Amino acid sequence: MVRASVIGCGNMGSALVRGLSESGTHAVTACDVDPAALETVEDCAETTTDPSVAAEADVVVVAIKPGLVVDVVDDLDLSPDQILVSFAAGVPTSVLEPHTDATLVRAMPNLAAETQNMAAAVTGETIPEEVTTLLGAVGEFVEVEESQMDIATAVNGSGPAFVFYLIGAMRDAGVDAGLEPDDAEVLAAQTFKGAAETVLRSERSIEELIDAVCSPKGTTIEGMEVLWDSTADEAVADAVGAAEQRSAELAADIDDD
Ligand SMILES: NC(=O)C1=CN([C@@H]2O[C@H](COP(=O)(O)OP(=O)(O)OC[C@H]3O[C@@H](n4cnc5c(N)ncnc54)[C@H](OP(=O)(O)O)[C@@H]3O)[C@@H](O)[C@H]2O)C=CC1
Ligand SMILES: O=C(O)[C@@H]1CCC=N1
Repeated sequence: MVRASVIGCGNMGSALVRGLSESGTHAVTACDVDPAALETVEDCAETTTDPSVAAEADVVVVAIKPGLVVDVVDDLDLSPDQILVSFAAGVPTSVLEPHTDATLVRAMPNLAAETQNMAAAVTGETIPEEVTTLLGAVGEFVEVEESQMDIATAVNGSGPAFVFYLIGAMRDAGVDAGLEPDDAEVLAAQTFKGAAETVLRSERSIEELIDAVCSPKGTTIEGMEVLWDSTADEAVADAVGAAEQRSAELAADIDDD
């Protein structure tokens, strides 16, 4: 079994640890400076506050804040036969490379690793099988150019927050019109889940799928006319663009340090 360690068990790292634990594909060591963070994953991993223990794994994932990652990678002192995966938003491979002897891979995961529904973007000259196996164990991944990492970060890294917002808006509309809040949340969230699954499985385009829901003279077309006449698509594009720009700024900040 591949030995993986996850350094930083906050929101993202703990989601990965839980997802890997469900998959049963890896022996996972979880490392964090915060004992409370480790407590949240103690049921699904060997836990440690000692980075030198975590550094013994075949694949070491760093899931700590972008501003801390260079120092932490320096201290890990990994060897060439190890693989280092950085989840840090806006930290280019070229910044981390001089600080490690390990094979370095930059990836942008998301919180759905916890339920093994993660969408991840990964970049690197060659992506070792150990990394594709790890990412594949908790969801789907696509390989992108490093120059595409800022936009990928916005779409799939930040994306869950944008989707949570949209689910909330759909729930609130249901509640305002008389549904119980819990019922409205289930109906809205399950509808997003089902629609996403349909897009992933169907060979039809998104436009064809919209058409399939719109019965002639029915209900959906009335709602779609409102969306098509609105600037909802622009608001989504603006949100994605703002996140993309911030990812690029993070890189510039790190370069300045
Ligand atoms: N949250 C998300 O949805 C996503 C996050 N990411 C990336 O993942 C990384 C982590 O983000 P997130 O999980 O949200 O951040 P969190 O702050 O929730 O988690 C980071 C954890 O790392 C701990 N930590 C800090 N320094 C060290 C160290 N030297 N050794 C071990 N642990 C340490 C922190 O402890 P303490 O709080 O005490 O400092 C904290 O528990 C970031 O780089 C982010 O860009 C990527 C995709 C999605
Ligand atoms: O907000 C952030 O910076 C991190 C990276 C992507 C999701 N969360």
